[in-house]
Amino acid sequence: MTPQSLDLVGIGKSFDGADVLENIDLAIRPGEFLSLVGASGCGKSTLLRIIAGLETPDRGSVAIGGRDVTEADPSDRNIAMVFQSYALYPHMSVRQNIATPLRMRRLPLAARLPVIGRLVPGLGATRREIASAVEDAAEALQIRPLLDRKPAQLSGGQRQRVALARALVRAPAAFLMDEPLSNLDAKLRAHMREELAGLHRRLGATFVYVTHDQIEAMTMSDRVALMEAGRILQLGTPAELYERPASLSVARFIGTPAMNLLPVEIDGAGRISGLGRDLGLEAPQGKRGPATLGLRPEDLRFVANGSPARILRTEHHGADRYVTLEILDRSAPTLTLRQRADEEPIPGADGTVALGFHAGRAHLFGADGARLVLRARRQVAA
Ligand SMILES: Nc1ncnc2c1ncn2[C@@H]1O[C@H](COP(=O)(O)OP(=O)(O)OP(=O)(O)O)[C@@H](O)[C@H]1O
Repeated sequence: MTPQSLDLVGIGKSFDGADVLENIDLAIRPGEFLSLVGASGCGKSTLLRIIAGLETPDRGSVAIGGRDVTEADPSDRNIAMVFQSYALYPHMSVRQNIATPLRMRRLPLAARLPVIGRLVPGLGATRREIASAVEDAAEALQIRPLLDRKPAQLSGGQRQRVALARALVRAPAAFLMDEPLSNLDAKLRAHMREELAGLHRRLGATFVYVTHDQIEAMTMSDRVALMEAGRILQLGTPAELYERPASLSVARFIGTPAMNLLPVEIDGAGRISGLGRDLGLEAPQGKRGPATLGLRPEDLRFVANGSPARILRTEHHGADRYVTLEILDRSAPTLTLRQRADEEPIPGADGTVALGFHAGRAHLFGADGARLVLRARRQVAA
């Protein structure tokens, strides 16, 4: 199976006069694991359905492996789509479920019928090829011991793997997945994330994965396209989206716990003040007025002469601890600090603490939400 590129150019789509996708350009590389992530209703499923050919764009073009397929039927695109509902045939064994796409494609109608099918002569070689492709797909998904079971005798994760094997057996040009893990419980979801990432590495196939769960997108993907209201806000590696969010919207969406956002003011000389003091940070020349300072929870820290704050709550998360704080005497929102559980304990459970932040890792967003370059005059600000 040669991995194929997927190229979307100028895709637009509206339903009942409402724009759902606006001028989407997206070049997905051969063999890439790309996630489309965004809040419910942002258009990610519609975009995936357009790639699959299940929906027609109003504007723009779709190419698979360099071939324009904008007008092609789904069946002519050689693409496998995996949904959250696995839609396995309940009366068939796992083996038969996986074989179905190949039987449909390679065997004549009579040969697919039960009983009579076995009597159709001259198809031994085709049947052996199908059986061997089923074994290979089952091997890749590690479900060989389950081949003779019925779907009802499988767990959710096993059914998901069967659905993937059924997609895999067709050797598609790309796999499109729409929230395939959302029916699974949290633990199994985490396990299946690893499995999918492993499967992608083994196959080297192009994967396009739709999810509203940024953790899923960030943990598995080579690149993530973050969507909002029918547009791609930012396309980049998980590290780029986390470390250099292009806008306030991206900063809000990516990261758990979410980035702390503080209202600040940029004066005529570019100095940034917030929490009632000069924060020791500088904005680019010519930018002045209200702005937003973004601080990841792990970049907040307890320091000797910081802003006085009070601990509202401490949550234990195994290796990490999330501390919710309130800055005293200031109209700042509550802040979340993330600490390793083995770092020095937080002073006085209910007492006052002094809070600072890693200035070199702060983010600045202008009044329009766009990222601004930030210069720190010192390493740790308070
Ligand atoms: N066939 C349709 N007819 C009319 N409106 C539709 C149709 N399909 C989708 N929409 C609308 O288009 C918008 C985008 O839908 P889409 O399913 O692409 O979003 P999504 O980001 O995948 O959301 P979710 O995570 O909830 O599935 C939504 O407002 C939805 O109601």
